[in-house]
Amino acid sequence: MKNNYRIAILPGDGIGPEIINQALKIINAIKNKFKINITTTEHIIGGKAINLEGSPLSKNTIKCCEQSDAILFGSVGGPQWDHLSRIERPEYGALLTLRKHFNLFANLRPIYLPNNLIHLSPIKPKIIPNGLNIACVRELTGGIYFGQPHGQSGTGLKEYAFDTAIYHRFEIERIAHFAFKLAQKRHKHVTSIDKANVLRTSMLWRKTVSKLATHYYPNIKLQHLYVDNAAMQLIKNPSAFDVILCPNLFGDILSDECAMICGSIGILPSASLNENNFGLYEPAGGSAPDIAGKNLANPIAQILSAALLFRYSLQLNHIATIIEKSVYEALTLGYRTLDISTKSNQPNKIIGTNEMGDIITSLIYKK
Ligand SMILES: NC(=O)C1=CN([C@@H]2O[C@H](COP(=O)(O)OP(=O)(O)OC[C@H]3O[C@@H](n4cnc5c(N)ncnc54)[C@H](O)[C@@H]3O)[C@@H](O)[C@H]2O)C=CC1
Ligand SMILES: CC(C)CC(=O)C(=O)O
Ligand SMILES: [Mg+2]
Repeated sequence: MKNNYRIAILPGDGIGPEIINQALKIINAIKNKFKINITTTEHIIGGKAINLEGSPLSKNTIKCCEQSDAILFGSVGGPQWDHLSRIERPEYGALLTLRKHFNLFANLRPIYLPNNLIHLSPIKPKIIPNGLNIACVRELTGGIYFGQPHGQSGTGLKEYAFDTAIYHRFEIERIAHFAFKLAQKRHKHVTSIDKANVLRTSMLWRKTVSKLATHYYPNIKLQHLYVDNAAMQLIKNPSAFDVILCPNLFGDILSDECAMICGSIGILPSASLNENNFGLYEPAGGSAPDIAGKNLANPIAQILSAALLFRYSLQLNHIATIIEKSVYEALTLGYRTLDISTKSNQPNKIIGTNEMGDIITSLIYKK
């Protein structure tokens, strides 16, 4: 087993630095307790890098990421940079560029709520009596976020803008293989999301996914849902889902919905992977400028993203499990950041970002 790992840390903007600090506490605890040699190198990115270096993602930062086993990413963007052009903004210039550069086509967002914590969900307990366990698989390097051409022109009322949604069959096949393989290890049920009653890309998506299922995965139950219906079914009966397979845009939207079904965007982690298990790990939510710098942000999505990093890029599944168990233990003990505080009669100790990081760290030391 390898015992020397390198992680590039990219805190970014808004709540990024404060939640990354909590994940760093966890990584240090893992280093100390399990004597694993992990080197972390920190780099500015996003709006902060625009302010200090003139660009959201420097060549040096890309090089350091290339020399690492994985990237732990906070979040980027904020109102200060919203006036910039698409390519100059932190979201495209840093995050989408990194996703493309490392070919991180598979975005996994595990939607998990154990049955002792169902009161965190805004959904009625009788609808999710056993909690939730859904894997959201989102295509991450294609579709309308990357399609060419895109642009803006004209003036006055004739001013217009356009984006291109494009999917190649190879892009659909590789993400569908990822989703079907995952379903093989779970409940063997894939729900593929599209808008094939209107969109050409969705028609190709549905045809390609269906063919792949018939040829390679006859034991998997495949269901197709239009995205509008899927948004509704997720509220009506989320337990009916096992693996959700989505194009880029629909996955972006539905995964925020799934996060809220579990209680908050602040607890949903994500892994963005390429075919070599190199990955960028980040919370599903954004830089939350409204709560940044106030010790209010929930660090759990960032900490669970670090757990995914140990599982998928460092291949240290037992460490990932220890982190995840410590997180759910803290929640079971009643510790809550404001976003997940409830009025139920369950234990409810409201704490800040730093305190949540400290409590989860102390639970790791007790393992
Ligand atoms: N991966 C990334 O870096 C992403 C960046 N963004 C950027 O973030 C900025 C804000 O975007 P929004 O649409 O407002 O989405 P957002 O996810 O940042 O915030 C939406 C709401 O969720 C709350 N929230 C988010 N994370 C939280 C956490 N960890 N704990 C507690 N509450 C949390 C926020 O306070 C806010 O009320 C924008 O500049 C956007 O482009 C948005 C999504 C992803
Ligand atoms: C910049 C956005 C595309 C990021 C986002 O919302 C996401 O990946 O969920
Ligand atoms: Mg999003």
